[in-house]
Amino acid sequence: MTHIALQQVSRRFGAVQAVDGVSLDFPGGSFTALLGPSGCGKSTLLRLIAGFEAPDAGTIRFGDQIVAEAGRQVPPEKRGVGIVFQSYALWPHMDVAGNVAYPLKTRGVERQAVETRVAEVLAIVGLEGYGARKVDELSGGQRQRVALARCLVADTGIILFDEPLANLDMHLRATMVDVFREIHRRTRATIVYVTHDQAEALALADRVAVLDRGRLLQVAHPSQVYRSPADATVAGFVGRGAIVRAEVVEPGEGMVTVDVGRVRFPARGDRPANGPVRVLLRPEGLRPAETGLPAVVTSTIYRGPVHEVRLALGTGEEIALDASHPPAVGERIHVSVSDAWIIPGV
Ligand SMILES: Nc1ncnc2c1ncn2[C@@H]1O[C@H](COP(=O)(O)OP(=O)(O)OP(=O)(O)O)[C@@H](O)[C@H]1O
Repeated sequence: MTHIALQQVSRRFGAVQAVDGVSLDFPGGSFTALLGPSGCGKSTLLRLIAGFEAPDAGTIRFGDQIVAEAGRQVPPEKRGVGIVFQSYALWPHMDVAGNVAYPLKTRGVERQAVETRVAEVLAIVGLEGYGARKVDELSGGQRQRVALARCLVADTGIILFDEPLANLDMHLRATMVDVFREIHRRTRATIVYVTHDQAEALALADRVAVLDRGRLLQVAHPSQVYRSPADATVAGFVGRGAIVRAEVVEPGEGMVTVDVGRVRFPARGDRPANGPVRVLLRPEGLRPAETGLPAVVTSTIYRGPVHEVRLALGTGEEIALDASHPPAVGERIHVSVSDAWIIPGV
């Protein structure tokens, strides 16, 4: 359980500011997903924590120890960090047990202890009895489990994952979610998990940190990032939903009343005064009703088990809701709003 603290960390590559003044705490034993579009700086941030990159500015601490600051770096092998990459980086000529045991053997751990520990971690990743198998006889999912086991065997207080499921198909990715949960439960390590897959981030982590162009936009519990995104970029990146213009007509703290085309509904958020805002409308907060926002059905898509119904408002803005029986394209309906979130800022 090692607390990681990043303070104003920056890293530039030529003209690209890959990480831009990021301050972020990873409490001991937390499971944080670093989420963001390709090129937002997720991997660079992970590599800075691992020690493969040095910050141009800022400080990285593990507990009380400074592991990186401008001009001073603790090398990766001295940081006590386990890492699993997208490419499994296994030794093809060794069997599974040999690969998993490798970090212990290099430390001179005695044979019986190695065998016991290898069997233990193979069980955690669901590969009991696979020790004598050759790595090149294994599927992609099994190879990634071997890489996880090799990382676990060293029993580090910090584990870093860089898109570990990116090479696996959708079905396998889903089954691996349980393996990661089990790893977290058993080790209580501080886990940092890089992904560009928002569903994976929401399912796995107890905190999600959203990055864009090297900057940290929000760090919060997955449900908070989903329900109350810090800005329009986070709202657009996490989950489905539309952002529409609205007018605050009854200010408040926590809950206010907004007006969209003379239809009023409550929205979550803080607004001390009347005025223009933008509200996030997620599909599950909308449904067809007798009264509400007038809208025209522009298209429907079957998403199993529901149909996504896309609608145009009078302003030309588009919203979407899910329905088990889709209305016809061109039909005029009303939409009631049971949940809306005011995007902070303007
Ligand atoms: N060694 C490097 N040399 C030059 N530019 C780099 C280097 N590493 C990263 N970059 C640049 O820094 C930016 C952030 O890269 P990074 O790999 O951290 O992003 P990412 O969010 O992990 O993206 P992806 O999901 O595509 O891996 C990108 O513009 C990338 O091209």
